Amino acid sequence: MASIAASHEPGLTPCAIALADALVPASIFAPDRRGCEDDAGDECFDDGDMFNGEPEDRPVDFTNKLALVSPNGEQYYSLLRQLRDRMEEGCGETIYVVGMGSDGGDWGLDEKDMEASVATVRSMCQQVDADLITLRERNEAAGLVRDYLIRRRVGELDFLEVRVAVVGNVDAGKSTLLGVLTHGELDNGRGFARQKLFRHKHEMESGRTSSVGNDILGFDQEGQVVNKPDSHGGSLDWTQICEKSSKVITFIDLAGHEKYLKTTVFGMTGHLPDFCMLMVGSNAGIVGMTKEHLGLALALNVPVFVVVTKIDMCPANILQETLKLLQRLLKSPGCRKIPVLVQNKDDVIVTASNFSSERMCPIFQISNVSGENMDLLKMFLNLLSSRTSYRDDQPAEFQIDDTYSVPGVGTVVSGTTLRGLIRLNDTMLLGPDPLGSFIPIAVKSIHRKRMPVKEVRGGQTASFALKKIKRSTIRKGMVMVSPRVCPQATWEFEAEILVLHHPTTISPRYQAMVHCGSIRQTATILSMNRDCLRTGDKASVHFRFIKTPEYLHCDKRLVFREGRTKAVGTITKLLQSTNNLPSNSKPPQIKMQSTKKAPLHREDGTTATGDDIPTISQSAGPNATQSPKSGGGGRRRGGQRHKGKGQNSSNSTAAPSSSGTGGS
Ligand SMILES: Nc1nc2c(ncn2[C@@H]2O[C@H](COP(=O)(O)OP(=O)(O)OP(=O)(O)O)[C@@H](O)[C@H]2O)c(=O)[nH]1
Repeated sequence: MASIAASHEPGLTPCAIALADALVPASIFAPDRRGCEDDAGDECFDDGDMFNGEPEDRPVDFTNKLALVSPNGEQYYSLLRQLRDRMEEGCGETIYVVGMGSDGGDWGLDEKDMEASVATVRSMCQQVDADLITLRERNEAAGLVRDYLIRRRVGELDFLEVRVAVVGNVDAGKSTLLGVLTHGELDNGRGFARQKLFRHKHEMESGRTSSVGNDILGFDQEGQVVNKPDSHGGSLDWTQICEKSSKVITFIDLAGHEKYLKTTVFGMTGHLPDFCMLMVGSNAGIVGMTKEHLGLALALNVPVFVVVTKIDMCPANILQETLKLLQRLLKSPGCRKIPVLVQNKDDVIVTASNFSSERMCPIFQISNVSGENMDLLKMFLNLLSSRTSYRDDQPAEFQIDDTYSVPGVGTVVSGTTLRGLIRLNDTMLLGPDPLGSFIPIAVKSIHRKRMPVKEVRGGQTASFALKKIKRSTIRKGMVMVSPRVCPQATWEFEAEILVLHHPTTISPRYQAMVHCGSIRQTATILSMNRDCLRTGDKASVHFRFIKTPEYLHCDKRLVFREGRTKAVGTITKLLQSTNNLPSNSKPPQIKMQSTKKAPLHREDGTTATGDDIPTISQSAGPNATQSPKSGGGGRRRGGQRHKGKGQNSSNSTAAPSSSGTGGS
């Protein structure tokens, strides 16, 4: 049978639950032999569609392992439709298993049937313009079973995009792992690999990440890494990586230190990660911000996988202790995850196929120094599918998470396309401004991962050069939407919130920072359906932004925090929309910043991460000068600037003492 592994819900199999008392082997997530439920199994035949106009009387049995051997016209059409649906669900790819039915029969096909089945799958791949990539072949009781990756073919300027937020306590090895993955060179245990990523002077000195960094890892059709660092400076040519890749993983490298928590929260909410990679140093264990970061991912419904590092230097008993504590944490009532140890390629395929279920939590044990299990992690990353599906016919929405001034280009905004399609020269509505208005704006160039493109779609990050607009009038949290949206800005909204932690009680007039998408603004609690709130309480709360109205949607997740106080929730109602600024509110102000400063200068005073930023050579013609690169030979990460003025109170910009030594 053509079983599509991704269709099985791992968290619900009784076998899985019984085994959840221990770190379970990934194999328990393989589809149940006895089960007959294939969620696509009841594909309809009731719409009267016929293949080649010939009526057919035998519907395809998706649970039968022989379904692909010699399907008739209508059966083929149904299989094709099922494949299309799966590809759409997986944003252009799916894992397809041949020879494994769930109809009670023994798994496996003889060679002849396997050949015939594969020919059918190959022909379907042609129909959907996809590649068929063999993942594994194994012998089961009745013969062969093969797992394939079916991935949509992409043009030279296109690639599938998956965003992975990298979190974990200081020194867990986040930057080191990203250095090893993206530059292909192992670490020396003393910070060698991470040097390739640090861009801020103070980061070089202290070894600590302070900003949201972006690093990319490209995979070709065969699942091989395409990153080829420059042999001199070690920098990576993003355009080259994207051109050679069928899939690009963007790592959102978030700070581990508590003082950068605000940046970490912004990275998790504003950069829309598909998945979260929680890093744990095996020797240090579950310490510091580990639980905080895990809680954040859970609150935002981002599926988490764990990477336990430094296994080369960790005594076996300490490693076991760390794994035990990790397992206990993941299974605790607050998490309700099923921890699964990934130990071989079979485990990778099974966990990757079932990962989007959110309940499973794969655990990798790796060494950045010896490279142990790095191949498993890479294979897993290549098999992850984006969770943001898009439809071109939806009106476009783009959320801004950064702004830049690029000499010779002008104002550039970067962020994520939430839905729809944005094309070069489209006119979008940019806003809301402090009065809640949106202004028409023309898109004069588009970059995806620093590569000029003609369009971007939902789920893709991009940057746009905008015509006739000053950077100082744009702030993070603003959006660009299609005029079809008729956007409205909102001062007040209602949300269902859960208080994760507060030392005392929260009552009306309490103020804290609301993070919602790339919006980051203080809001006041005007009222709620309880007198006060303590840790663990749930309530419906009426909020009001203190500075400017924002563009919000119902059902969006938010994080509400101030110091150690943290609440999470979902917006349920938009209450006061503009343009009716309440009479008692002061006219909101936006900080004006010089646009004549350094090149690639950001809204918050830092220099650009360079993700998606049009380079002058690409965008401004031959007379333009290249923006200076920050030290270390690359443009991936933003140069953190010490602020002259006490503006914006952003933790992310608080530069640590340059004498700090943490991290090595
Ligand atoms: N022996 C060994 N050392 C490692 C491994 N991974 C990282 N290290 C070392 O651990 C130290 C900390 O690694 P980082 O990558 O800076 O840790 P981080 O999690 O990025 O820290 P922040 O950026 O501050 O959040 C460095 O000296 C690395 O060389 C590993 O697998 N084995």
